[in-house]
Amino acid sequence: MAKVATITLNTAYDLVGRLKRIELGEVNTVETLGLFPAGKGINVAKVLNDLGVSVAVGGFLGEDNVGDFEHLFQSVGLEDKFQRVAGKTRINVKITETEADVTDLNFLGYCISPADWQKFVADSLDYCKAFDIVAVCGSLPRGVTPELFADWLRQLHQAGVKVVLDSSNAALTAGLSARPWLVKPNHRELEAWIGHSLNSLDEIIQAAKKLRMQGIANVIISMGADGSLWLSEQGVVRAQPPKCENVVSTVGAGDSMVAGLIYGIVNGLSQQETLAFASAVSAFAVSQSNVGVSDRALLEPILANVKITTIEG
Ligand SMILES: Nc1ncnc2c1ncn2[C@@H]1O[C@H](COP(=O)(O)OP(=O)(O)OP(=O)(O)O)[C@@H](O)[C@H]1O
Ligand SMILES: O=P(O)(O)OC[C@@]1(O)O[C@H](CO)[C@@H](O)[C@@H]1O
Repeated sequence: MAKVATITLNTAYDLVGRLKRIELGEVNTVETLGLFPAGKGINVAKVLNDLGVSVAVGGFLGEDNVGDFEHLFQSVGLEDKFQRVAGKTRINVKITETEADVTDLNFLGYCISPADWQKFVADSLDYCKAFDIVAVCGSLPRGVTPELFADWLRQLHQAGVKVVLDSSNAALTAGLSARPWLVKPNHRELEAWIGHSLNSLDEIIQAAKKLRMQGIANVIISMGADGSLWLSEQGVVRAQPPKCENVVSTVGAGDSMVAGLIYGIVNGLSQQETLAFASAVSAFAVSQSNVGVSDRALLEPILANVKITTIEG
């Protein structure tokens, strides 16, 4: 089976909680759902690992609060390629309101020095060559500019690594110039990239086509409860998962989708089958506070109700 690694440059502890409504400027009592070692690439790796795909994980971890990450890697068997750096991994607070979306309070963590970055580039270019797919996920920590990031991605590309990129803002824009093999922006990230709002499915498809014209083989646009689109040389496919009625936390839905896509690709599923599977994994993700698939059987009823439509091709 193809070998997979994920890279998280800006890891995080996710403090996840729930309350009816946030009252700004007041004391809010929050039902705590958990404190999880996370960050986008780690979430992707956890889901893939649950699905039976062995994964290596790399990027940066702050040496001051590394404990729960090391415990996670050992307990589930993720190959640890993380570079420890001075300082703390950040804490991100995720609050789900009963009648609203998730509010993210993403704090700052470690700062990467030029020497840290140089070491990371040399080491990662070396170990990434041993992997068929490398998923590069999440934002950039302080000290890593979009230019440095894009330059590193270009070197990965030149080394023949298939890069899956899931990032946002300046990192996404810079990363796209390195022509990753697959990207998965959400609807909002696509709007930010194109510079205006996209108010219909057709407008989203036209913008995604422009992204593909940058030389990106696979463009997947996730649209929350409205599902997703996959544009490739084979055409345009849409997936609509059954709407999850009891949303606990949408944190990690996108990461679960990336994991589902990689699962389908490494297992040789068709584009339609892969998107349907990724939709089921991501729809399942919103029904829980943490990221992962504890029991594969739970995906089956969701998968059976994913609607796949071929729009072009
Ligand atoms: N309420 C929901 N019901 C069913 N499926 C959902 C729901 N919300 C999200 N999904 C599934 O999760 C996928 C990814 O969601 P979304 O577009 O919100 O990703 P994202 O914004 O990248 O997520 P993240 O919060 O992890 O950054 C969707 O394409 C869909 O398949
Ligand atoms: O700041 P980034 O790297 O874009 O996002 C980080 C993050 O919000 O992404 C994951 C959910 O997708 C969380 O585990 C984590 O806190």
